[in-house]
Amino acid sequence: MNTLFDLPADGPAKPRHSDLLDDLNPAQREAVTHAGSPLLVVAGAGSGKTRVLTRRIAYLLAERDVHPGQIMAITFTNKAAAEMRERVSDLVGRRANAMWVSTFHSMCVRILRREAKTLEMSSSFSIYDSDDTKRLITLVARDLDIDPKRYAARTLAVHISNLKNELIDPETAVADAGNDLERRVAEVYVEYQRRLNQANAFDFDDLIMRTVELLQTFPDVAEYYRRRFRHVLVDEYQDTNHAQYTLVRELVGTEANEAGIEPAELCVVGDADQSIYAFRGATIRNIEEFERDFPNARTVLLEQNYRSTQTILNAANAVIARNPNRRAKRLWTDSGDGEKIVGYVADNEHDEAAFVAGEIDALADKGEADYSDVAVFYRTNNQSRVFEEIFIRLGLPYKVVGGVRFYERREVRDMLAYLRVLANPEDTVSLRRILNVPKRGIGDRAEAVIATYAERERISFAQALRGAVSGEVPLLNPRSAKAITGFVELMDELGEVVESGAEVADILEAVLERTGYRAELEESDDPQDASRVENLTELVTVAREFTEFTAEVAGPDGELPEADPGVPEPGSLPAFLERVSLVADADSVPSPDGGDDGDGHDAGVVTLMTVHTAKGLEYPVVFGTGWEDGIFPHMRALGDPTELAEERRLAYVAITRARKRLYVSRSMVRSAWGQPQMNPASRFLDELPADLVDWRRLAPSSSSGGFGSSGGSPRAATTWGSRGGGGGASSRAASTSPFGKGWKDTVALKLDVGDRVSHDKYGLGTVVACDGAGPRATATIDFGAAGKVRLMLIGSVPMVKL
Ligand SMILES: Nc1ncnc2c1ncn2[C@@H]1O[C@H](COP(=O)(O)OP(=O)(O)OP(=O)(O)O)[C@@H](O)[C@H]1O
Ligand SMILES: [Mg+2]
Repeated sequence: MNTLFDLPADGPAKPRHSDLLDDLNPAQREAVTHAGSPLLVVAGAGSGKTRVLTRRIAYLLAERDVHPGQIMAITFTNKAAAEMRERVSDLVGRRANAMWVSTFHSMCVRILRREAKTLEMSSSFSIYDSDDTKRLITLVARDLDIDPKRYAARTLAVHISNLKNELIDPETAVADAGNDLERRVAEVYVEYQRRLNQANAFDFDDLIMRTVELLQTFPDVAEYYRRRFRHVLVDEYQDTNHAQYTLVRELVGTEANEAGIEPAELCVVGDADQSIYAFRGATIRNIEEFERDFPNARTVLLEQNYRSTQTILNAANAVIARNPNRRAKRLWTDSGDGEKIVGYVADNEHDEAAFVAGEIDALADKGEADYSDVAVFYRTNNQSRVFEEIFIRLGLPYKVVGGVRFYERREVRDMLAYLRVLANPEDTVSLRRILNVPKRGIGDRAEAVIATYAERERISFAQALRGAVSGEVPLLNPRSAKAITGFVELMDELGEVVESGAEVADILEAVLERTGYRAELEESDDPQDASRVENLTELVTVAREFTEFTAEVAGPDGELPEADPGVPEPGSLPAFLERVSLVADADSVPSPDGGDDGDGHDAGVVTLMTVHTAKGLEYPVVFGTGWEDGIFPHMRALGDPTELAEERRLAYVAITRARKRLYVSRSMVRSAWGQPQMNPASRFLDELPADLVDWRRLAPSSSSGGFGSSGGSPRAATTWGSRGGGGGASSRAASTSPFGKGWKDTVALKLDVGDRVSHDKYGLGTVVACDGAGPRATATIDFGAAGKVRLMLIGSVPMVKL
């Protein structure tokens, strides 16, 4: 019956559609206009899946008279959600605000805030991230006398997370536990979940699992959402896990329910070859069995790629073709072969970074690319540092996405913990975090006494603290009791600031001031504390902008277009906390057009990030670095075919981000844990067809014959090994420069007495003497505890001037 709804594949049904459908190919057009039954769009990278999704929303609004409030679109990052909303606003103006475009997690938070009471939670609940989760699990495991050496908190956390992704509740986990580990995990899970409830908190996995529980247990709640959302669209469907799949199914429904509400229209897009989140339980089963899961489903395949050159696509096709059990598909483009892929074998990671920097510089000089056109990818976050060092030295503007994120810094987390306790006093993890920060005389023993008392009386930690104030807690010494009284009074005072309706930034200022947190940092001599103060200033700025931004969205009348009980009051403390809890790495990706994305800092910068974060993005120039067995593919995957297949998909994602130019590089020697380590070439390099790659350099610097040679295999260089991690700065200086003009000058570090530096091995230091000039320049540096060291300053010095 759904064929009745199908529009002709080669053209719009009504002439006025034309501007929305004009720049789509017939298959894309079919996906945009398809109506009635569930729709799956499966296609390789860059074939316009995301474009189809966005366009479909526009089409629903413009041509099918769907109200924005009936649409729920799910993307993988908040950034993608914002972009989608923006594109839709361009089409329908402020009405777009009534549409739900968000990540799975944000969507669930919204539903849970609205329905918290049904689950016997308060709508001011906290959201625990992985760090909070680990803290709470550590506490639970300690209380259950679990040996942390046998069962590390991290391991327990991973297992519990897996159970939640499979929608297994604590009771079922206990019943199903078959071995010692499973029994331990289940035992911790039960108690952990009890304490989460008590703390009025959800962890990340709960956001999904508990929403599913809500929809499955309370038919009237499910019906409300089913009535409301008549269109559900999901991007990157290959990365949904079982819990997310079930959530989608519950929202949409598979048949008319008792009240006669038909299933909502579902449209999902994905690419099984880009499934890279198996470690979070993602399963391509959800794509493979879509047609079974959703009766009458329609599948549309897209094959034409609009992103990359044929060379890049051939490389991607060749690599992914090695994966077993996949549905073969070939991407093609009519945009021509383009440039060859450039390969480079570096001496060490510093040399590799210098090569990348040199190429970027050259491309910019020649006007072939702006900095913002360029992305540098690596497998794990810790690989970013060498790039940062050289980019700083060369003055190349860049931005690292992810890594130790702003919101993971200690001082930022401390402040957020204060805010969280103010919003939700039952948030025990946050409360215990700030109990004695800054130090106020509430020691570990006092904390333990309070915890035991809370446990015994079955009251929350916050209530137990109040008990201490009124002298009800036995075994607490008077000094501690007094300190606790001071703390409770302080929090009450801050609570009044919140009650008075102060802006988040002002609440934050009050916390910084009245706790003495800022004063303590300002009085410290430690330079790290100075940067902490800066981060806190930044946090206040973030809060200020948050309020301003909310005011802007709300418009001059101060009201959001559609008041929704699921959304915390705009600009409020809970809204702010929700925003920062759900930021993902990819949210800080600089805007691709190189323009000002709002905060004014991101214009024209090179983007550095892991391949995982790059999913869904595209750049004219891409550097894939660290292609070494043990790095990429990751060490963990070397002996495991399933993991290796996942790494290969990751390589496919990396390659297919490139629009015009792709570079791949590896390093002969790389330091790991302070030790030089030789890594063989990545097997993925061998899988690139030889005729597609121009090997700019295959051999180490000791034999300059390797330069400029093309063809051949990257493995040719692995026979070299005599230098075994030695080398060092001076021998590098003698080599032929592969970087062209000015390379030596730029890589050499110019230092003066008094300069502060950071060295890979010795850490922070101060220059106490400089000698020699040119290639013989040296500096003597005082590294404090590591002593004074005299270092050569030419070549790739593993050190950066601060
Ligand atoms: N019909 C088309 N005509 C011109 N350009 C197109 C067309 N379809 C898509 N594009 C462009 O091709 C690029 C890739 O599209 P898009 O990001 O939607 O692909 P995707 O399938 O979602 O990729 P990925 O798998 O990486 O998420 C974008 O720049 C998009 O604007
Ligand atoms: Mg996409």
